[in-house]
Amino acid sequence: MPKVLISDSLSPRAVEIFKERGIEVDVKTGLKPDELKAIIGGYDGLAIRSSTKVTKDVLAVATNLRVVGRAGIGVDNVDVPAATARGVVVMNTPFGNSITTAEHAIAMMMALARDIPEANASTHAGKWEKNRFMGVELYGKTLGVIGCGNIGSIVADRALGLKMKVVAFDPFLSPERAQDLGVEKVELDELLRRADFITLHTPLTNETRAILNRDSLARTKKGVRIINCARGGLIVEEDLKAAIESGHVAGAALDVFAEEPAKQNGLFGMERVICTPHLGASTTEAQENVALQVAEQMADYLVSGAVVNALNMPSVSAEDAPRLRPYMKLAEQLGSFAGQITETGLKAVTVEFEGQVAELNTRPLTAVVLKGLLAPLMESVNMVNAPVIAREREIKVSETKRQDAGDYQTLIRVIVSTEARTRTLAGTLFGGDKPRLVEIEDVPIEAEVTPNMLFIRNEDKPGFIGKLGTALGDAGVNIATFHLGRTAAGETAIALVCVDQPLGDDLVERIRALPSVVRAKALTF
Ligand SMILES: NC(=O)C1=CN([C@@H]2O[C@H](COP(=O)(O)OP(=O)(O)OC[C@H]3O[C@@H](n4cnc5c(N)ncnc54)[C@H](O)[C@@H]3O)[C@@H](O)[C@H]2O)C=CC1
Ligand SMILES: O=C(O)CCC(=O)C(=O)O
Repeated sequence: MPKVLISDSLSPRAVEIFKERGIEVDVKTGLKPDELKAIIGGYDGLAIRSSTKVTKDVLAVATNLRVVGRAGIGVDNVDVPAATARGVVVMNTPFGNSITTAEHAIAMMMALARDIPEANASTHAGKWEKNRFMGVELYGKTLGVIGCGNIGSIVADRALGLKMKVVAFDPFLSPERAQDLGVEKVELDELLRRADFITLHTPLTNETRAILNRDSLARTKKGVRIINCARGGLIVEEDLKAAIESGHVAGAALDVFAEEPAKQNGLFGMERVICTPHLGASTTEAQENVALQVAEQMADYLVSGAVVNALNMPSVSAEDAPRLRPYMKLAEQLGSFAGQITETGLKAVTVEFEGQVAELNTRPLTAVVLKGLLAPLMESVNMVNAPVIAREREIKVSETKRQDAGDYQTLIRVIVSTEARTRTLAGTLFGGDKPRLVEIEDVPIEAEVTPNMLFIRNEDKPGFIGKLGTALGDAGVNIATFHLGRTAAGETAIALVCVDQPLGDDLVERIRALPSVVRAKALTF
């Protein structure tokens, strides 16, 4: 039974869902890094929010971990490349808390415009300082949205409802989408120059880190107010502090901080700064949404192999997962076979899907082909990191699909190009779920892949099979099945022999020395 650890506070709905799906679940929040490292080895899944840091060190000891589920959006607390390298799927729950976070940004903007927190504290203190607080209207003002994705676009929509003008900077926002949203797409400089309020809604990346710094803040309109409900690292906090102190920036409302939990911060205690402790996603509705969604997604993956909202793996729907399973096996066998008979640098891999398989989501199958292909050549490769490794090694990967069936109702063909040559292997499913090889290096053959095999390429000449049988028999190797194929009489032939035990190097060498043998290789699966 798979086991999941919930290490941040999640709605109890998550626990219920895991249990309903037959998954054992422990809830242990507030763990220190060493405490997490001491227990993580016992879990298949880890469900988190933003507090748990899933570092390389944690992942290194998470020997059974298959999935990290982030009940929320930002995964900057997860070392995704390290997870990918270890074959751990990282999934998040986009959308579940978007409305809530957008509403928090709007609430922060309004609070900032009318000094609500200060006025509230003063009134509670019995001061009745009616003349101290003078706000600004939002009506007719320009809101600059940096990052106009799910949350940014909801913020824009709400701001338009407040009769603000919205300008957005987002390199990935298409002009059509901007038009649909009713926002004006502008460059960052123009946004900085024109906006009365600036709200940030990008992920924290190398490009967005410190996007508001001394230099960019100096280019903003005097009296601008800044809202950050995305990630602390987007703003250089000391530069913001200086800009507020100089009076250039009229105020800031911050839900997120460069270092969290933020118990101390240079911006704390400033009159024109409103702070909340990363509450953007904290509503009952959003927390129900993300807890339910993350538990469902993780359970689907652990129980059936379905993959949804993964950041480091192609999606597999719950419907597709059982249909893909036998093809996964076939794809891995084809990849592994190709990998074992490839001796020089890989240049390109094409995976062709023909007939029934072409109707499925084939990206996971290509990932598995790559895993099989690369596994004989390197350690620790899995279907999560194989596409990344292929990209890093500049192996060109492509897929083609043809829904019309050829000789087989369903067929996967793997074409591998190296510096020296191009090889083709193809396989099908017999009876809907039994993988079979049907073509090797252009030679038709029909064989089941078994744990120990001998692959031989030879000239099609009389007497060869007898000599091969004798060599194996003399070495005490029992032949389980023997498969032969050839392009035409007297031309290139292939022999695939399934044997009951691993073949020693000496024996393979002796077979290579037999007359007519062009190539002999022991394969293991
Ligand atoms: N305060 C809180 O509790 C919460 C904070 N968040 C934060 O909000 C962020 C945004 O969330 P979503 O809108 O759901 O993400 P999203 O992925 O839908 O939108 C992000 C947008 O930023 C844009 N972007 C990326 N790089 C950019 C760049 N260099 N300059 C300008 N725009 C850029 C993208 O094109 C995309 O449109 C998350 O990454 C997360 O860090 C999310 C939920 C709750
Ligand atoms: O889980 C939380 O409270 C934070 C949410 C968040 O920052 C996110 O979803 O990116």
